[in-house]
Amino acid sequence: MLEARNITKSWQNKAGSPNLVLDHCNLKLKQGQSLGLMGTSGSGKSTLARILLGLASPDIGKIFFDGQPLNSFNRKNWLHFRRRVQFISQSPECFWEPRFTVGKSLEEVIKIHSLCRKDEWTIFIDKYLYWVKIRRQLLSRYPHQLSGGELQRLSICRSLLLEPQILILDEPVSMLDVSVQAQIMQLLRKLKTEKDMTYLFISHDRTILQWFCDETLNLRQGKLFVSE
Ligand SMILES: Nc1ncnc2c1ncn2[C@@H]1O[C@H](COP(=O)(O)OP(=O)(O)OP(=O)(O)O)[C@@H](O)[C@H]1O
Repeated sequence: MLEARNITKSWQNKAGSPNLVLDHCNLKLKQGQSLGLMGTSGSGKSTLARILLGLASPDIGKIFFDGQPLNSFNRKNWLHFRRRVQFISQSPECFWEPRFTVGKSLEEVIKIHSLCRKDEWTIFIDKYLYWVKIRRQLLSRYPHQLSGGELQRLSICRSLLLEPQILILDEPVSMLDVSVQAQIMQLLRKLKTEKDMTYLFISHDRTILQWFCDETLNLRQGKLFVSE
């Protein structure tokens, strides 16, 4: 499905010299798998996620989606990829338009991707609200009027509208309190079993990764190792 081959990436540090973050990294995300990615702060986890999502370019190496390299994608391929591979971050508030109610933002996604007819919007959204256990009344609120847990559920809901195959989750529960963390983790687990979702789950929390993932990779000094 999604594969990173030989990915090498340096960022420039403040002095202008290269800081090697990823050093010939390989990973393969298979259908239905939950792959964990751990590493200390600054080890390059988010950089790898951004490269997998096509949001940053590697210096060396390629990302393949269903066998096709991202750097050969045309507009249609990108549109398909953006629907199939969704990203959930640790700061959901950054991914919502602050001037729109969350309901309007969800409708925008439906409009942009022509997911259903206008007279079907309500029923379409309700189907996914049910999955994430959010009441319709909350849709009239603005992002800042929702709790972190509610907004993260709505971020998952917004991704689900597109029926993705892969969710790349970058520390999705690290900003939430423990009881809300547990609810979101249960929701993600339910999606895995009932929708056969594939995950790349980035976290520094070994316990969460052991509970959630089939396999975990550890990023250390730019290299990926299979974690015990
Ligand atoms: N756009 C950028 N420009 C320059 N340096 C960057 C850029 N993005 C990341 N870096 C640097 O690359 C290194 C890896 O950062 P990255 O955010 O990928 O690590 P991380 O493992 O996700 O960290 P954390 O767990 O703290 O989120 C850090 O030293 C960071 O400062």
